[in-house]
Amino acid sequence: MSVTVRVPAKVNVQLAVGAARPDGFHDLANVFLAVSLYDEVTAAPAADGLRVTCEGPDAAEVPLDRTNLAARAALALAERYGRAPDVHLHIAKDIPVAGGMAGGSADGAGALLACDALWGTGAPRDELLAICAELGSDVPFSLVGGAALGTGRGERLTALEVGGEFHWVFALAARGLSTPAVFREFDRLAEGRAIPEPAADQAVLDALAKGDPTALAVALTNDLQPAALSLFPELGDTLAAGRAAGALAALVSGSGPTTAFLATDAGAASDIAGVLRASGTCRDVRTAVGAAAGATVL
Ligand SMILES: C[C@](O)(CO)[C@H](O)COP(=O)(O)OP(=O)(O)OC[C@H]1O[C@@H](n2ccc(N)nc2=O)[C@H](O)[C@@H]1O
Ligand SMILES: Nc1ncnc2c1ncn2[C@@H]1O[C@H](COP(=O)(O)OP(=O)(O)OP(=O)(O)O)[C@@H](O)[C@H]1O
Repeated sequence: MSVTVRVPAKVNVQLAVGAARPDGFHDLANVFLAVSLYDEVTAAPAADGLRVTCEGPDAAEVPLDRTNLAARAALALAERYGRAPDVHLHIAKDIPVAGGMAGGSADGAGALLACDALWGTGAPRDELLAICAELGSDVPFSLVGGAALGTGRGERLTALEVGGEFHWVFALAARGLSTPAVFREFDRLAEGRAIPEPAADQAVLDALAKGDPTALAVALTNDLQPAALSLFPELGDTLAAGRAAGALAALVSGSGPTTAFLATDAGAASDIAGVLRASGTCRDVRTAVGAAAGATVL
């Protein structure tokens, strides 16, 4: 018997970043939208301990030791329930690695749900969410999916209404960006400036609730974008290529380096994807729609 869980990637349609806190994290107003790019995590019984395997185009870049977020999730659950973490976790990875789309977080949330079902631990939802928050700031959202406002370091979630489908194109970059490095660059660029308290933008929430891509396009913001562009200036060419191809909006996804392009509809998304693919400014191009459901047992 094994359990497979499907978990979506995310794009941040608003990412407002406050000043660095004493613990090194930053308070955020983080508007997450789950999109239809998925990893699948399968948990199968194992005789003696924890094993992680991974398949997919970026599999070589995924650690298979206990630093893998899927492994950390299984260990955290096993420890809480006083059982041995005997499990084989297999990750079918489709979400870009180190891409700013919460791929590792998706695997953490997926492994947690898969192990809970495999072991019959029956952990309450609140406890699963608490374990997710310990694993990383983005992990609770990977569990719940849909759209949500994340406050604190992004882990405290309020579900948001989404009134229609949003069509996206994602351009994958030739190399990854480290999330801590991007936050550090944000701090460096902010030196000597007063940083306002991060707050959700009502225009973003209204556009999501209406399902209105044109309204969302003018409201989208990402405070980490200047930092990501500073560390990876070539992303400016990708953003320009997507805008020229007719995207309603172009922005860096989260901490990057994946760039995200909002399209009017599925046809426009497919056209923009074609132009980006031919532009030579990215490694690969994917289309997806949001909002997508959170971690789901298949
Ligand atoms: C950029 C985003 O992806 C936007 O959704 C997230 O804020 C990052 O979430 P994540 O990858 O789950 O991040 P974590 O694993 O919690 O933290 C990794 C590192 O990112 C930085 N970090 C993360 C979240 C946050 N609110 N402030 C931070 O400064 C810290 O340096 C931290 O050590
Ligand atoms: N299951 C996993 N999949 C991918 N990377 C993982 C995983 N577990 C740990 N990692 C490590 O985490 C690093 C960041 O990977 P990840 O794909 O989660 O980045 P990300 O999508 O930019 O994250 P986020 O958007 O949440 O900031 C990788 O370089 C890798 O070393």
